[in-house]
Amino acid sequence: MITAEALVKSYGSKVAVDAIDFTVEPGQVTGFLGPNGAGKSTTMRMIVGLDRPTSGRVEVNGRRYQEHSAPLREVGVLLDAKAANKGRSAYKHLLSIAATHGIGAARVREVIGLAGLDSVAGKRVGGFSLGMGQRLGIATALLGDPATIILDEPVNGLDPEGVRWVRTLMRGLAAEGRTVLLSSHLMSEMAQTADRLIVIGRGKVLADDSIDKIIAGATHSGTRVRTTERERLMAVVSRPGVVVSVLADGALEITGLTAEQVAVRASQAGVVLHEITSTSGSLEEAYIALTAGEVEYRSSATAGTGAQR
Ligand SMILES: Nc1ncnc2c1ncn2[C@@H]1O[C@H](COP(=O)(O)OP(=O)(O)OP(=O)(O)O)[C@@H](O)[C@H]1O
Repeated sequence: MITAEALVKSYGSKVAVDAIDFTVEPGQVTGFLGPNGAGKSTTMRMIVGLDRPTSGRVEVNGRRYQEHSAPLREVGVLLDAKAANKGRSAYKHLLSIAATHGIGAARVREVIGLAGLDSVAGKRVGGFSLGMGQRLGIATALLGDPATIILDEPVNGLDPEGVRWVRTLMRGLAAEGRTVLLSSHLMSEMAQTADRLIVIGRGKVLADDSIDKIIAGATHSGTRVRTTERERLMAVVSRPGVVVSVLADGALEITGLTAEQVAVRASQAGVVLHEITSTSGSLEEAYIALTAGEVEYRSSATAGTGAQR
């Protein structure tokens, strides 16, 4: 479990992470989303002790990262897939990290297999493609068989098979009861992989909930119905707060009632329905709605950074 309390990180006058609180629970995949510059990497770096909070706390399983006696066994992290020593083979790279943490060669071979790197384990890391580098970074994160896994943009550069591999792996790790925190800008992928989301913008938490609730809260949802008895159905569902609109194809869209409520009322009134579907927005729509205020911030922040340097 990861817990952050009033976590702040400032760089001079720039507040990158602005007093955030969150909990990342075990047994599920939590997605960490936000526009460029929102503070995701800074937060992840603080979780694993690479950045020191300006104030507040962040703990993994009840302790700060630095306080764990075997941190690699506690937390596996992929923050920068290019960090590996380019002159070494993938096997030697993993072996050297394993050796300094009391992890045996058997586990190195195991994570190489797990990451699908068997055929290139003896090759120099410098010659690796972006996708192979990502796989090596994920293998490194898994080396200590950690209870908590933190991956920053793990599918970056992976082909569709690789993306599916990461998804299956993450879901499997969560199903084993591990804590999985994952950042990605790919909304469709996040929707398929994560159970919960923490969305941040300008260093603040904008949403922290299950994907379904985030979509329901930030997008338009309703019930699409087709019937030959439109007027009767409209009368049956009519009540304050219920809005019925006629769609271009002649179907009705009803908001303010669930699909079940519409179906029950139609059935009680003997109105035959030819189609009834719950409609909701996509995660991408929800994300864009939640972070709409950040677009302006993004461009002005970029300009600001340039002026400072
Ligand atoms: N070492 C640093 N010195 C100064 N400012 C920094 C430093 N690291 C990050 N920042 C600033 O803090 C803010 C948050 O950056 P961070 O990299 O955490 O965002 P992010 O959400 O990970 O973005 P991205 O999606 O682009 O990776 C940005 O405005 C960034 O410019």
